[in-house]
Amino acid sequence: MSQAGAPVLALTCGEPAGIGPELAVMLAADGAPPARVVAVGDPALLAERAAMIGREVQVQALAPGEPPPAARQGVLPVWPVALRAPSRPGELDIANACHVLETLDVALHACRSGQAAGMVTAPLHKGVILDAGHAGFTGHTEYLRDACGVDEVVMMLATDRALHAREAWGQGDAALRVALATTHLPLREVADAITGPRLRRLLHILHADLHRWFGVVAPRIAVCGLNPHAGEGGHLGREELDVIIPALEALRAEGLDLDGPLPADTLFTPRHLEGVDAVLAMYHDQGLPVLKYAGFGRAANITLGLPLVRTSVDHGTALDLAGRGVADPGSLSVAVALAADMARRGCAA
Ligand SMILES: NC(=O)C1=CN([C@@H]2O[C@H](COP(=O)(O)OP(=O)(O)OC[C@H]3O[C@@H](n4cnc5c(N)ncnc54)[C@H](O)[C@@H]3O)[C@@H](O)[C@H]2O)C=CC1
Ligand SMILES: NCC(=O)COP(=O)(O)O
Repeated sequence: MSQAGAPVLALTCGEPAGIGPELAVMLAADGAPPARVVAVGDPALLAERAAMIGREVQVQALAPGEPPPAARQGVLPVWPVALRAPSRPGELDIANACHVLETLDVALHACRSGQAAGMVTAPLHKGVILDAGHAGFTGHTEYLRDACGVDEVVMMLATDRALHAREAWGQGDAALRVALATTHLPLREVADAITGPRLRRLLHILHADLHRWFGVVAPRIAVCGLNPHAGEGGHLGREELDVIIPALEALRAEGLDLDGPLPADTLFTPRHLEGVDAVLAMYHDQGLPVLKYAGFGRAANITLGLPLVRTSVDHGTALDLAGRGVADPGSLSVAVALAADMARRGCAA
């Protein structure tokens, strides 16, 4: 596809004290991305971080909604959103929480109005947004769900081997897609959040979007149990018997191809993953450590169930690395490439 026809992607720069702004700079400095990427953030901050990490980038402030030019190495177009307070790497400031949320709103508006074909998000810091008074904020995923007025979305992370692949699992090392039944809530609350209706909604979305975005014609999904040994027949917890198995049986009756609930410790082994297109893990740290072991820095996060394209990185704000130019931009490149691919598929649909 010529650059003139390449999709426009809005890249929100995330927490200004984190690595997001410098990753945006690296993306522009290190080569022309496979899309016309427009950063959404503060142009002065981006220019400052470029100088700080020693990257030659021309930060080009556009008018709100102005179409970006063809992607060019060394040029970073920006839809400006001013910082509320100066930002130093590694130092969170609640004054900038509104700035971060405004970048999301600008990107959302761009997607809805057709100015952008999708959005890619650099990491934000949930804690500082909560500390600033945005009660109930749990991340981009739920913020975008609510802003788009949909009832349910699914957070799925995938290694790069699994992102564009149409073939079944087992074709290559570390090709893994992991979706989460629950996202950001205390472990103590996880079991209560896993209900039959919720599992059915999530698995419908996962099934539909594996087809829609990844071209998987008849998705096979493996589902983790919640408890050790998937509950050991009720001796180690009853959620499998009372909630998960009935939900899976109802979905199988509708024709969904589901394995499980399987003990999570052995589900993530090559024999059990053979032919599986995605795994549904019951909670954040059941699924994501495996995914990150398989492909940290080469994976992306995708919000399924939204009426727009949204991808993100597989990591957080890395305040410890910010401003030093040492953060790995690999996941951002994967997230941009995936969003461009999804945008093209969406246009073709
Ligand atoms: N998409 C998003 O907006 C995400 C945001 N977060 C947020 O980030 C904040 C910090 O979370 P943590 O759990 O500390 O995770 P983190 O990913 O920021 O850091 C964990 C470790 O990974 C390293 N790391 C992270 N990104 C890296 C990169 N690109 N290259 C090299 N090393 C990298 C860090 O230096 C640190 O040692 C939290 O507020 C969390 O909610 C976390 C994950 C995703
Ligand atoms: N651990 C993944 C993560 O925190 C991503 O959250 P979100 O901001 O993309 O919802």
